[in-house]
Amino acid sequence: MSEPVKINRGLKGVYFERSGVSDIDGAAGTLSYRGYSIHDLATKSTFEEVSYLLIFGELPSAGELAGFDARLKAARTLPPQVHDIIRACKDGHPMDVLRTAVSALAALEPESQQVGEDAFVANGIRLTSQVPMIIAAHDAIRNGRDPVPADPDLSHAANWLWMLKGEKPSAEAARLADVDFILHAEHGSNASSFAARVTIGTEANLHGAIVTALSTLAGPAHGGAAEDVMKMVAEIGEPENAAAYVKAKRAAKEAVTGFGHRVYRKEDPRARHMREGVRQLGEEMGAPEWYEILQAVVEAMQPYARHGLNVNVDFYSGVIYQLHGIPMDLYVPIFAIGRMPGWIIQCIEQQRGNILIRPLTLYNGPEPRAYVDPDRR
Ligand SMILES: CC(=O)SCCNC(=O)CCNC(=O)[C@H](O)C(C)(C)COP(=O)(O)OP(=O)(O)OC[C@H]1O[C@@H](n2cnc3c(N)ncnc32)[C@H](O)[C@@H]1OP(=O)(O)O
Ligand SMILES: O=C([O-])CC(=O)C(=O)O
Repeated sequence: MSEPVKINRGLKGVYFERSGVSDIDGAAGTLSYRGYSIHDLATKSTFEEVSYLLIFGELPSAGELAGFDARLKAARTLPPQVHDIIRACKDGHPMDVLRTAVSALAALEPESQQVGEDAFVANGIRLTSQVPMIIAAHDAIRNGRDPVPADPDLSHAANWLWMLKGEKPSAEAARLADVDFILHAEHGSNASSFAARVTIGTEANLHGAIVTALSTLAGPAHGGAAEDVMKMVAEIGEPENAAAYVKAKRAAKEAVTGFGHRVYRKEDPRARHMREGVRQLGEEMGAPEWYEILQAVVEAMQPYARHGLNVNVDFYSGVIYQLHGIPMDLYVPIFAIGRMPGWIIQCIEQQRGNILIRPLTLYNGPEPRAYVDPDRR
């Protein structure tokens, strides 16, 4: 008798490639990008610097950073047809509109068809700047306003808030958005980055892979969690209701959103920065109740923490966006803004010594049988 085939459903625990980008230790609850702790990067760096680090492998010198920043700023343009496309589907979910607009860019900008490392870097830098422009332009258009033009004097994070709101953000708001982007920038072989790699494995172009990644990020088990956490907080309403909410969810064997992770068995190391952001912002804005509800949910989930069920990065991020007055359906697109450098470098890594990604499914359907003509079925 032949050995039974071992099936790794969901590819749990399977290594399919090597990567020099981020190191996640799920047991210890640590994360680093290119060897630098996420805690140092979140407190000392900027999204531009982290993007450079991820894409080129080293922290930039002052001149390298200035050059990279200039490339990002020069790329803050959209072909006018993209606004027409956004207008045509303005009532859709922003994630669907974003994905459609990125797909349109592949058709509108001929250079997006090029493959190879230099092309991926150039196209990736362009898309990194265009993705926030698309999201902000859609939000303006659906609210009957004209899109706000990008401001070349602002950082990536500050320019995003400027385009979204049409007013210059405070230094604190811009920094919080910057930290959010840093924390979301890269996370190994998560579902959306893996999906992007599968696309590149067929020798497709970067824009195609980013469309794949956006589709995959949108689901509630991945990037959609922040939106669901906000809905959960609204449903709970008061901290004293949290325990009953958790009890009911557990009894129904339903996931408590914002908890759990495929890799982490300790708390997701990114969560602490977001937690601190919610606490501070809530106090500053005279709205501490959001933080209190979240902490009441954490308290109610304590019995499960010892089984490795802890908060993930998106448990706190939704409330930060809510406190900033950002509509709930923009939470996943905001994740996409941050994840751009991660997707780009994963695609670059994949196309170095590329290999088609094509695992097997073990057939468990009917035995061979004869075709039956339609009139005899
Ligand atoms: C940025 C990100 O993508 S982070 C993830 C964002 N997603 C969420 O917050 C949604 C809620 N969480 C989940 O659905 C899951 O935790 C996932 C999809 C993220 C990971 O799922 P898996 O890898 O299958 O989790 P894992 O194998 O560790 O599950 C272990 C057990 O914990 C349970 N579990 C996992 N997450 C949760 C949760 N949030 N609430 C309750 N139970 C959970 C599983 O049902 C499983 O129970 P079982 O052994 O009785 O079947
Ligand atoms: O790694 C994962 O599975 C999901 C995640 O946390 C991320 O993409 O940031």
